Amino acid sequence: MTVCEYRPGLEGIPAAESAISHVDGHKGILEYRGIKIEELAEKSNFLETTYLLIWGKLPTKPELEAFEHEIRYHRRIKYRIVDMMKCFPESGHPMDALQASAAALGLFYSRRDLHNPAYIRAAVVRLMAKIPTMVAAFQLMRNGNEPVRPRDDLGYSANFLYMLNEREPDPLSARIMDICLILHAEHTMNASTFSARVTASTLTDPYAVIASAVGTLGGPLHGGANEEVIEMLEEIGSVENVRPYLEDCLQRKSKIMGFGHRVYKVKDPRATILQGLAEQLFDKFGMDKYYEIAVELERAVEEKLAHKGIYPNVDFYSGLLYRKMGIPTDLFTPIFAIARVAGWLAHWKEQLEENRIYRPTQVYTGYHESHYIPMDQRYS
Ligand SMILES: CC(=O)SCCNC(=O)CCNC(=O)[C@H](O)C(C)(C)COP(=O)(O)OP(=O)(O)OC[C@H]1O[C@@H](n2cnc3c(N)ncnc32)[C@H](O)[C@@H]1OP(=O)(O)O
Ligand SMILES: O=C([O-])CC(=O)C(=O)O
Repeated sequence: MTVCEYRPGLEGIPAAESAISHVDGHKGILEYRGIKIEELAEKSNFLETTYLLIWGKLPTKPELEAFEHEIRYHRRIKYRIVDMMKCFPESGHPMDALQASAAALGLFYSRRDLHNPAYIRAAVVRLMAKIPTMVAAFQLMRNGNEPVRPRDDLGYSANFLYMLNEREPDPLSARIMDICLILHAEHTMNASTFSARVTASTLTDPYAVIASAVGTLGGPLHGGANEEVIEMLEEIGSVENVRPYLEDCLQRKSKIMGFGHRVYKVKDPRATILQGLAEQLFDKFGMDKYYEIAVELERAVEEKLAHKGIYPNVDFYSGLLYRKMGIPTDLFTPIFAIARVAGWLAHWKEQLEENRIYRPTQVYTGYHESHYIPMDQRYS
């Protein structure tokens, strides 16, 4: 076995062999099972893409219909989960509520049969079906309202927006939400997917796998950046203030949220598509002044940081889109999670197929042969 040098953040170190997705960070290409993301965004829908990611092929019509039917059938959540969520503090972050609720699903479906394809499918269906319902339920309950029952006549994304806003969405918003979910569904060995695979490798249950990944996604360096982008644009406040704000960040060596990526050294292809979708929404429902600030910020960051390969990532334009749909800022990352459950489950299934527990090593930098010091001889 070759021993590798330590690389902070495991940069460049393969953590698995995977056939699920591929990124070319210099050409700005993202493929799911070999199909470019642009093609899926144009021609597919989120559940079909989910099927592709998890089962490795595009479904036939009957296969897709069966999958959609199962998802619709399992959208409701148990009263005991709703009751548990009612006890969460209203001031708590929806990502924490989602992590706790996802883990709680494991209490209700505790039989574990990881070698049985029917068990795998049932877990996939439950998690894909119930997570949007849990996100919407927390949003309504923290505002003192009862959760809305899912509607069987609505597709996946339209039903999510309906449960969130208590009204049926217009077709453009429903389709744009569906494309957003496609774009966020999977992205090779990112931090939350790595977390999912490590958890999966212990052969624990899939609800624990998803709960650990949700916890990892929420951080501001990962999926949590979409929320911070909006806060940053609000702080900038005007197009005129973009350059002074950027200069100040660069001087303080603070990161510009929604920019930079470990793998992409050009603009993230998902950011380009999301920007186009945001423009479609603004054409129909009116411009958002923060979009103009965002475009100016992208221009200014490119002038200053393109030589370091720092361009907008997936989190830069998504929040502006959700904002236009009237979605509160702290739900942006849970929406990312709703999409990414598809990728995490694909990695869970792939991990189980050739499992070996993750157990890397470390470079020990501490003492040896130290001795216990009695309390009265210790110095601060
Ligand atoms: C879904 C997602 O997870 S997409 C990423 C979402 N996260 C963000 O948008 C947060 C802001 N971005 C970042 O913090 C980083 O770019 C990350 C976390 C995405 C990638 O991190 P890493 O690959 O470890 O890059 P690292 O932080 O080492 O940065 C490399 C260099 O680029 C600079 N840099 C990276 N991102 C930024 C940024 N957003 N703003 C300013 N400078 C940046 C760093 O300061 C560093 O410069 P130096 O070499 O002169 O010290
Ligand atoms: O790949 C990464 O490191 C982060 C990312 O863009 C994602 O998870 O979508």
